[in-house]
Amino acid sequence: MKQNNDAFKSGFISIIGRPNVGKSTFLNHVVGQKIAIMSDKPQTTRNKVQGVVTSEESQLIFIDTPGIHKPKHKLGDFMVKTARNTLKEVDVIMFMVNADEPIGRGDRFVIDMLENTETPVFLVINKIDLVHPDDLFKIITTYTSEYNFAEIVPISAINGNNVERLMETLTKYLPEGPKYYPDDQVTDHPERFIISELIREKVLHLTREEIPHSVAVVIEKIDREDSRNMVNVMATIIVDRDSQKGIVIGKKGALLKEIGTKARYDIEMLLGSKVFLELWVKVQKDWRNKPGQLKEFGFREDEY
Ligand SMILES: Nc1nc2c(ncn2[C@@H]2O[C@H](COP(=O)(O)OP(=O)(O)OP(=O)(O)O)[C@@H](O)[C@H]2O)c(=O)[nH]1
Repeated sequence: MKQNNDAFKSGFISIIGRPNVGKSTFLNHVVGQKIAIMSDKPQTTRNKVQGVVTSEESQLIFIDTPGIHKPKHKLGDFMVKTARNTLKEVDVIMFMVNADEPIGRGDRFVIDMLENTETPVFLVINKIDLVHPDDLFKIITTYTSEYNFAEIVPISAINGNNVERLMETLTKYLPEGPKYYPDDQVTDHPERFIISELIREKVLHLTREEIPHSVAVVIEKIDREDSRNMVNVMATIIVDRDSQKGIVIGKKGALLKEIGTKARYDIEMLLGSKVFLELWVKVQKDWRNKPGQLKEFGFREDEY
């Protein structure tokens, strides 16, 4: 009987790794559009963001799990539970590490989590542009002595080096399956969530160390005016303390204005229309430890 070698392959790939290893950079590279938040501050990715890469032969659906770390408060517990549940449901796990940093407690925490999974785990060593090729062997030996990885792939997500090979290898591990998403769809997240992440990213970039990653952005409304190809967005930036409110607003509102201008530009690119963005800043003390508020800010409990 004739074998069908051309069968369409599809499946789910979970990206895990400690904060800042480059998960969002990788996703944005393969998806070719800015969908996951990128920042040089750790733990900026808090919800699952799926990137979908479709070709003639395959569809790879990436799940960007929150930066894994030891839980310190309720939000942390949620994040770890999400990651753990995700691991059981996917076809491949991509454990991403930073070539430029020694293996640390964060990596061992992830390795412990992988201990009882039957899903194949790829060791993806990112940021190889930052190390000498001779050091790569040492890095590989260190990690492989801790876990039996299905594949080891060094990449540089920032310039795309070896990413193509990684995609090919991932595809080999996927089962035959349907096209879950239409060709042109790169993410199944509602625009609302992406817009809030774009605004949050600007707050984090422009405030540097003063504002912790606990800042949240709630989209109050999105109104389309089709006749003018215009979208009105109203959003509130939620901070923990009064002092942070002052920082985000800045002198005579200068910083908030800059956050708004930069976020508006990105939202316009995303939606393909003119955007009027109205931003508010609100203090809500200790919101991270209140489950009701976590839900309000978009952390759905059924996902955890
Ligand atoms: N030199 C170099 N830098 C990289 C590479 N990939 C990512 N980075 C940088 O590493 C930093 C963190 O990247 P992100 O993509 O935000 O990391 P992340 O893992 O998604 O972070 P969390 O959202 O905190 O989990 C950013 O400053 C990136 O520009 C790479 O291949 N080479």
